[in-house]
Amino acid sequence: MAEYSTLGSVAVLQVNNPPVNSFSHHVRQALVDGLERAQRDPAVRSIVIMGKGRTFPAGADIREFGSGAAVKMPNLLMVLQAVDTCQKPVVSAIHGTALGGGFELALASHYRLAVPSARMGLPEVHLGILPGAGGTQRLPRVVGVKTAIQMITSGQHIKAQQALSLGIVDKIVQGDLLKEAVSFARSVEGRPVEDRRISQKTVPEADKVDEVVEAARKTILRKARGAIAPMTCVQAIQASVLPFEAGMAREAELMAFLMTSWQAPAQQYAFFSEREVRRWSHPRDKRINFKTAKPRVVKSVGVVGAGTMGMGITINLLQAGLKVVMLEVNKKQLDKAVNTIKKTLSQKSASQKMSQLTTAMDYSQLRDVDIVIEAVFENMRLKKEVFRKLDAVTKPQTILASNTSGLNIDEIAAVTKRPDKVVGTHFFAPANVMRLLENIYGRQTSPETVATAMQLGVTIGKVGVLVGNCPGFVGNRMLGSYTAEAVFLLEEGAEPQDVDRAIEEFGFPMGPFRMGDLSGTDIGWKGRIAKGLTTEHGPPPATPALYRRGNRYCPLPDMLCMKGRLGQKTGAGWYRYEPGSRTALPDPVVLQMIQDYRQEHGFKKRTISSQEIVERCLYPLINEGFHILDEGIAARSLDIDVIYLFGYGWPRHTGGPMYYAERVIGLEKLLCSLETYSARYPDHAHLQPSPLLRNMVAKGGSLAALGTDSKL
Ligand SMILES: CC(C)(COP(=O)(O)OP(=O)(O)OC[C@H]1O[C@@H](n2cnc3c(N)ncnc32)[C@H](O)[C@@H]1OP(=O)(O)O)[C@@H](O)C(=O)NCCC(=O)NCCSC(=O)C[C@@H](O)CCCCCCCCCCCCC(=O)O
Repeated sequence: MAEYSTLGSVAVLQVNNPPVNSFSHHVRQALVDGLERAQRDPAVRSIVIMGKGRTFPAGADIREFGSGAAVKMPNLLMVLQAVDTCQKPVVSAIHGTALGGGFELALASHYRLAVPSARMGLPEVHLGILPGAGGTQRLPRVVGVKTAIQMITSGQHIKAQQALSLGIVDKIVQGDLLKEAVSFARSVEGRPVEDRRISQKTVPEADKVDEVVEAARKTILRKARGAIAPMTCVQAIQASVLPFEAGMAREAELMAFLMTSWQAPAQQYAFFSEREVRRWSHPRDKRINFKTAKPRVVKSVGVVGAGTMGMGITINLLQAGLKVVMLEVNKKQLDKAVNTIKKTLSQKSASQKMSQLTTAMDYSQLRDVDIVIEAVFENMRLKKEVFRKLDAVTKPQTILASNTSGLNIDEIAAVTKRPDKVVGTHFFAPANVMRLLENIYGRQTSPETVATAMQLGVTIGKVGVLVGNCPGFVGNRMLGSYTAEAVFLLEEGAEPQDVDRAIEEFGFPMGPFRMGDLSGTDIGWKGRIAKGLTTEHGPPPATPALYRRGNRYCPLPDMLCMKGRLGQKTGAGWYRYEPGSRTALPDPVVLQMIQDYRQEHGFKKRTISSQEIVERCLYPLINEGFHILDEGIAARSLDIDVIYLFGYGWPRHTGGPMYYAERVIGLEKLLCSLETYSARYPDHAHLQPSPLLRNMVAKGGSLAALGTDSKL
């Protein structure tokens, strides 16, 4: 609702709809009623609109989209029209986050005040829509088309001070916002509102708009990678040079186009899923549930290993204000890490944050920390050795976490006397940047340990997803079939750049081969050597070249590594790189290697379409997701989607692999394609449709219904 009160001649409308004061139907109704009441009351000479509690309205109520409630009268456009055309001055007083429709309400008001900590912006593009309550028409009238395009297509929030410099807010007020707003409103009483109405202004430098749009188009299309909202936002902004009503009509037309696209619901699903993962649970053990399991307090963290991962994790922990003891047995590596950490932490707070960091070369210095995150090489023997030491030196309550990307948590836990306090915390590189934290419970991990790992994720600003223990967990296990199929495509005729192009056109920031070069082709190679699938000198003795343990195997990646082509770090991998450059250039050497390989093994080169590349790479990945759900390794399909959105660059506008499978491809079509491919390649095990997928197609039912806690 919006609470109505008067303070002398000022009517105050306070939106009260926790948690973020979004414009649910009852709020819109109350605002329209309040404005009418204030207009009618001769004693009222000005109006203040603000939010109660933590924020100014953060926009339309996204949960209403698609339910019919968003279009129920009065809709948001009508509320804002009532504000704009109100004959008494309307002042929006902003604190917290004025976002989307909330910011549009402020722009429809005659005056805007903000507290210094306020932030504002139009993040609709992240929901697959545009600011459809006049945002694309009013903002360019204030800041110009170029800045409006930048703000709207990025969805970024700006701070109050920046909003002041851009002429968006009229004043920044310190102290009590209500008091300040009322006093400001009084000061403008009786002044004509006509020249304060942004809708009546014209866009600055209107004659240059087409030029500005043209200049922005290429960058926006490249960054959008298949998402339709960003460029549609630009089209709406372009219409701001028209008279206001005509521009609004164009905005409405484009909003309807986006709202009815398949991408908007996918992005809104992604928005809610990102938040839903906080309501974690174990699919079978009822004790492991966010409602009942209580975290331990974590004030200090030990990090073992000062390599790339350990360093990134340490930066992340320090940025969140935690005390860190970083242990590294190699002094040179330790010093290097400390220097990098210092450089990475922002200048402003570096010295304060660095004072929270202690370095150590002796395990005994970890004795008092609340949790240790082990980040040594991905090698079971080494990890066991580290965990034995940690178990011996740390206090009994200390939680021991492994930043493994796929090793068996139970096997690691088994070398300790506290398996209930052992948990997996899989960070993604660069650990101080990537938001995903895949937390893994083992057979004996206690509810308290799980809750502590999940809470630590929140503290350090991660999107934490809880999963069960299996080789590769959720993310890397699914990725296995994707990368395997990508190299099988090379055998049949595709070149690395064909595969990468198709996957990047689908929306990934990088295809599998560019990705491999970036992270280092030797990472997978070392893993395969450790598993005995290959050796540093070629296949293990008496092993068929194209099979391992009965499964199809493509040795091309091993051959690449044997040539010393380890990716960007060696200037050559699947591609070649000019010195100092990260641009992947097709390399005749690699193409020849693939060609010779095809000849040697009797593969006949054929042309492979982008559609086949996308299906062959992504369908088995999704299929693995069904196996994972079936086994209860992920509790809900949304957990898998969030892992892929935040850890693997899966394009957000498609909602994530499982959402995409169900709502975009369709389960029946997915099954049919997998059946076709598995008939063609009977020895590619990952193409065999999962029993769960078959079952769902046969019996019906939705992925969301498989989960327990989903509200979506
Ligand atoms: C605000 C935040 C920055 C706060 O962050 P914080 O981390 O503090 O908190 P959380 O993110 O965890 O959020 C807490 C809680 O609140 C829920 N929530 C947040 N925002 C919304 C919201 N806008 N609506 C509903 N629920 C919201 C969140 O899910 C959490 O819930 P939980 O249960 O998990 O605790 C941050 O939350 C944030 O960034 N929020 C999103 C801000 C945003 O994107 N705003 C834009 C919204 S879209 C909009 O405003 C559109 C307008 O431009 C135009 C509308 C025009 C309408 C015109 C007429 C209708 C035509 C449409 C036709 C529709 C078709 C049809 O319906 O059939």
